[in-house]
Amino acid sequence: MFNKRGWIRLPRNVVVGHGVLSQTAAAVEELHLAGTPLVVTSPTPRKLAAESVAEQFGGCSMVTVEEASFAEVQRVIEEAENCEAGFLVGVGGGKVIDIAKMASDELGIGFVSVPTAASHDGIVSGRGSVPEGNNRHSVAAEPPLVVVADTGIIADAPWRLTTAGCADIISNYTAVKDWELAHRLKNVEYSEYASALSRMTAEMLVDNADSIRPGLEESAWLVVKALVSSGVAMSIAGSSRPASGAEHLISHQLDRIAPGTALHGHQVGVASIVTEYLHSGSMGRWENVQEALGALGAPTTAEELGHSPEDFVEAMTTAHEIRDRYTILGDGVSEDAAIEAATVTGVI
Ligand SMILES: NC(=O)C1=CN([C@@H]2O[C@H](COP(=O)(O)OP(=O)(O)OC[C@H]3O[C@@H](n4cnc5c(N)ncnc54)[C@H](OP(=O)(O)O)[C@@H]3O)[C@@H](O)[C@H]2O)C=CC1
Ligand SMILES: O=C(CO)COP(=O)(O)O
Ligand SMILES: [Zn+2]
Repeated sequence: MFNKRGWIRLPRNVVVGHGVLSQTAAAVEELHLAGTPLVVTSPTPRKLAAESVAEQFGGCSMVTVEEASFAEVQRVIEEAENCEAGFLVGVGGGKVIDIAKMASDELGIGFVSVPTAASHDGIVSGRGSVPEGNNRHSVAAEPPLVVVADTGIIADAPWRLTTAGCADIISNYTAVKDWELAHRLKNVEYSEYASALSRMTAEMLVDNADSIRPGLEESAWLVVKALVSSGVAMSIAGSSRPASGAEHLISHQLDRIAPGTALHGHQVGVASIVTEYLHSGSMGRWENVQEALGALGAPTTAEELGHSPEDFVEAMTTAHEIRDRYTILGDGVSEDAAIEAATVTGVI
């Protein structure tokens, strides 16, 4: 309801660092939001962070969600209406943040994002993604007013969630290439600022890949900052274009074909090896993407994702159908071409 064309809507307070969870109420207080919040969380983050956040707001109401679904968004809306919440605080991974973001958008109240994992750039963006029918991609939603990312908690989260966040950022390279292509071929609206910011974010992450290691709080810092920057690029663009191209389409198809098999970031990372090959052929740039993912310990093959070669090829050949978003996949990649690209790059 707040999405207005031409508006750049950004978080107001972004608080990142060790132990900053304890500053959640203070970061919110500055914004003079009316009323008490409803804290939205899921089972694991509840114990790790949400109970402490709720205490900061005087033991406010809390709702625990189990799955990313519209039924859960509806349940949160009802809970928020029952307790007359002034705003929502999402404490958890991407699922919780999305549910709280979409519920707050529907209710027309503020939203605060407290990510407990750096698994993708949706934790800071104005995009929400809850599967509905055949739709897996994100839609415009209420962006967070405040982001509180405690690097102590995020550094202790399962490492695969962090490598997924890194891979989501690395995929910005190919997303920007797809956006430029769509601009040239289809006159799609394009922002030089948003694409430069998105590309630079991916470059900074890759340049610092050596210092991104499990359990290191500096790594959590780097990844969170990159996710914030990517979210800002999407806000400037007013769409997910700077961070989502053909590699995301392929990942969304994989989510349909074999739901729950792999993390979003890991899928887009592997898919971006192939789409980089489609963009630049044998010039070796796909190898840079592959190396960057490998250096971080993220998957680089369909097998490591848990997907069969057949499913991966099917996702490649059908991905162009799911959204009105022109990319290097054009009007569709033939099965032969998909097998060739995925084989040359070692993805299948
Ligand atoms: N808005 C957007 O632009 C985008 C949204 N998405 C959406 O995001 C969701 C996926 O997000 P993702 O974060 O990968 O998945 P989840 O939110 O499901 O989190 C993954 C798992 O990690 C657990 N967890 C979270 N934080 C911690 C922690 N600190 N320590 C230990 N475990 C933890 C969760 O626990 P528990 O089971 O208790 O929740 C869950 O089991 C999907 O719904 C997807 O559609 C994906 C990409 C972009
Ligand atoms: O995941 C995203 C950006 O990293 C959002 O992209 P989609 O709009 O394709 O869901
Ligand atoms: Zn993504």
